[in-house]
Amino acid sequence: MRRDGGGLPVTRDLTIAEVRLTPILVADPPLLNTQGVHQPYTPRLIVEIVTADGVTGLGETYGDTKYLELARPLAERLTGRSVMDVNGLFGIDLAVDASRVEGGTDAGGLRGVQTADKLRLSVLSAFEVACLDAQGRALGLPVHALLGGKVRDAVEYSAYLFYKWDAHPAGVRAEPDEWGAALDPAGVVEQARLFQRRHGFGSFKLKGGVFPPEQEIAAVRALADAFPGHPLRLDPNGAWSVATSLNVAKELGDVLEYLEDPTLGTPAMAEVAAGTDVPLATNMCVTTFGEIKEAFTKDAVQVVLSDHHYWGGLRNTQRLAAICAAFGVGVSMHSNTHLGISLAAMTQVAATVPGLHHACDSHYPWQSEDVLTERIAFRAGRVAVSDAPGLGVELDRDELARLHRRWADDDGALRDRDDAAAMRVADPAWHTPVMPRW
Ligand SMILES: O=C([O-])C(=O)C[C@H](O)[C@@H](O)C(=O)[O-]
Ligand SMILES: [Mg+2]
Repeated sequence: MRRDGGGLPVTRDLTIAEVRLTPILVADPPLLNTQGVHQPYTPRLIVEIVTADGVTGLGETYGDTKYLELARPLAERLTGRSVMDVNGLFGIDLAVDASRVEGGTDAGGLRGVQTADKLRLSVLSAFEVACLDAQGRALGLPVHALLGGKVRDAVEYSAYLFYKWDAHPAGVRAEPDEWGAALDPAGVVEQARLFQRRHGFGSFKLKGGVFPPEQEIAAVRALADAFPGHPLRLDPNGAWSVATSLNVAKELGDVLEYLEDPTLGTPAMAEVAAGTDVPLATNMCVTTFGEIKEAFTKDAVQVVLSDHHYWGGLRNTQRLAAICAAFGVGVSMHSNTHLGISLAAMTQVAATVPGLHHACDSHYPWQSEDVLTERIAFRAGRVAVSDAPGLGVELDRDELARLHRRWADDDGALRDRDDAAAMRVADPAWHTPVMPRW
């Protein structure tokens, strides 16, 4: 890249010359949720957008087949456009195969409604992030500067605790992990201590909906005893009835920062909200702009967990945060399995959101593999906001190639996330639970 006298990059041609899409499979530990268990490897898609001057911007999103099917034609249509034309990017007409959104909910029911537009936004978001990264690298500016500037120097994340097996079922090809099992209150507390020791996290979220509520109440109580005064959350992904949700809220009201998606759907969430002072958070009943009006007018949720992947990028995340602020609803961030490119993007946008009063979720500590030359570090549970150009991360091409080979070698069994299928390996009788489960 050319540089001016002061060492700043001089890039004049911001035309997109090439778009590279690399599907990969990354190791994932046996984390339990109400749908089943995580597969030993999970699909992600890495997007590289290269300008005529040779600047490369990075993005990352879901790698399942339905996302790849949309990403490929989109990539073909980008050559010749400018990386500056992000509004134009969102105007590109992408035909979504209707059969891909049948069945109603996303990721087996963990991420709310599934619509053609949400699918489209989930793909576009990775391209938006890659364009912003390329812009920043070309202009010598961090992404947060392109989004209006940071209002904080570090973003706080919470420890994302999971009930977990020691290892994936015997005979299943998998990478070992160093976390051990967590299947009871003592195991959950031990996992939380590891999170604190390794990354300094000060707030804790337990993924629930795995065991009957009494057991999960006991686990949260054990966390409250072990970490007095620390913010705690419990998220059963909608596995409880309204009555059960209200009971859990009563039992844990004195220690919970919020209860996340205790029950399914805005009307039921509104009923729970009306019966408790414990704030309710969601990444299931408000996951699209169209769902906001009903949820906010019914006062069904007090905190919306944004996720730039399916809300449609970093600028839509800012728009969501502004709407939440206008209605007096809190905002924070949801996460499922992601790598460092997405953590960098989450951190850059979170740095620009005023009124972010809850630590964000991130699965990143669970991922032993990444496609970056240097892993992003949590210090005191926080990620420092990079001021380097773009997202401030570099791609490790060897690692990208290795994880892509794993994807290419897979017979298709792991290319689409299916937690229920992964559970059936251990328990052939397992079926996706009917909700409410309790
Ligand atoms: O509600 C949530 O926070 C999630 O759905 C996050 C993840 O999808 C998590 O539950 C998982 O991956 O098992
Ligand atoms: Mg959740």
